[in-house]
Amino acid sequence: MKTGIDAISFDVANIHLPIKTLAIARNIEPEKLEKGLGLLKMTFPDVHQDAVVFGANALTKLITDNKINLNEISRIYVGTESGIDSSKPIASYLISLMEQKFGEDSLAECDVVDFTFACIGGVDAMQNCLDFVKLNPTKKAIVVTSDFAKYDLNSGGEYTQGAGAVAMLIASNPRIIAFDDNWATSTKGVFDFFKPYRTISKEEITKNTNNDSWFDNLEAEIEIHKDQPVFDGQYSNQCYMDRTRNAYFSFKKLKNTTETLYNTWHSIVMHLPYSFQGRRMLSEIYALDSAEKIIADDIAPADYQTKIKEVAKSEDYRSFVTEKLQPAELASSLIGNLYTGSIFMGLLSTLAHFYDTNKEVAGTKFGFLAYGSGSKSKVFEGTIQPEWKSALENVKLFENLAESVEIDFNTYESLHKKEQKQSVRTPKNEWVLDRIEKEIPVLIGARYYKWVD
Ligand SMILES: CC(C)(COP(=O)([O-])OP(=O)([O-])OC[C@H]1O[C@@H](n2cnc3c(N)ncnc32)[C@H](O)[C@@H]1OP(=O)([O-])[O-])[C@@H](O)C(=O)NCCC(=O)NCCSC(=O)C[C@@](C)(O)CC(=O)[O-]
Repeated sequence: MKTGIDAISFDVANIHLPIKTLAIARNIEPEKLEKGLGLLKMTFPDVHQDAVVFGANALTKLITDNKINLNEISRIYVGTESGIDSSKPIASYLISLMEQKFGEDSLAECDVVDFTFACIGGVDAMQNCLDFVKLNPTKKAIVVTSDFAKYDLNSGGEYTQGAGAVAMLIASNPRIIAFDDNWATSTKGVFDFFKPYRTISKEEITKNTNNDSWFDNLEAEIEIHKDQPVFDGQYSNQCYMDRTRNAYFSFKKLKNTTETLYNTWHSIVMHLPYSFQGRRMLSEIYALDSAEKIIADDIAPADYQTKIKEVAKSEDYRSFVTEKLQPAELASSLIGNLYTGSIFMGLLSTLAHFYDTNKEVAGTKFGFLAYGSGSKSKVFEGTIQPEWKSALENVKLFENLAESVEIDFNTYESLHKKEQKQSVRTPKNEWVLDRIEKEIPVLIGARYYKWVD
């Protein structure tokens, strides 16, 4: 029995800042961002959008476009690192919104939970759901990945920001892709990118607020966490490279093959925190696993990095990138980092590209290299199924991305600082954040959402 992704949908911020505008404002050469990192647009949430809104919209599209009967869904597992509450998972919000739209108690027996491990939480959620469906072939599960990749203004992560969600139906005999049973993992506890709690005083919390009895029980100091991570960019790249390399070679061992693994993959889908991350990181694996022994076993350690850089610039590697990696990069260039959704957006980008260019990829194998800071990599592979094209008919990825509304630099900064009060785009046929109760500068209260026709 095959198990995999039967249907897929997405939702992104739909407003964006051209990367050139950001580069000019920050005094960065636009070519560095456009040609060095592959960035063209940076999506950013509107006033009415957050991780719940993106997840709910992607899930609503998945259900309506594929006429899913919610009684058949045994689980909705969410991968996210943008939780809005330390106790109530995003999955709990999704359940109530779906029941508002599709009928009370329609998900009353559905198991729901959030998975968090930086960007790899969505892959963890999917692996878990695949195992569940393998054990229960008549049951179905949904995986939703939803995040807002927000970085501090003026930081090295600022130009990699992005926001949105991908939702997938996991089922037996899937129409899009069936995954093989081998999964390799590489893990190491590191601090390459993390979102620690910080301490804040009661005085700071209440100073700009009309005091009311709600604050009486606050302790003198409380811990809160902010959306933006603490990170070390170049170290995070090294961790990404080390984990994916180790998982890749463990995967080869699991498969008990000496063949150059990446040559067996028609397309390669990697976690893309920005468009060109995959191509910048894969040159080491490309060199180490080549039949031509591009890197000899006895190479001096001092020459190792130089050799990898040479490989990255070679004609052979460039054509390898164009053939196997570039289709996954296309959407990332127009969106930015989606954290947990990035690898699935890479899959969708690849398939949407082949769909739009009328290429048949049924029967081919795709290789996946997932990464999450903190850190963990998983390598796995799947085979594209005969019905992949009809399953993607309604998705229209690039048509939708082309409709994104451009914003100017001042609007971007005021959205980032949460100073903007009016939505940039008028919402239509989508979920929106309606109000937040007890909102004060540093604490966020209960959030309420509504559907806008
Ligand atoms: C990603 C970094 C590190 C980039 O950092 P950076 O310092 O902006 O860029 P760089 O110096 O590493 O690379 C610039 C590239 O542009 C080229 N360049 C320079 N000038 C020009 C020019 N004029 N014309 C053409 N090209 C030019 C230059 O040559 C180089 O390309 P290379 O040759 O090395 O391939 C930074 O943006 C950052 O810190 N981002 C946030 C963290 C991050 O994304 N890390 C990635 C790995 S960790 C990860 O993926 C997990 C994550 C982040 O998604 C979180 C999670 O798991 O939850």
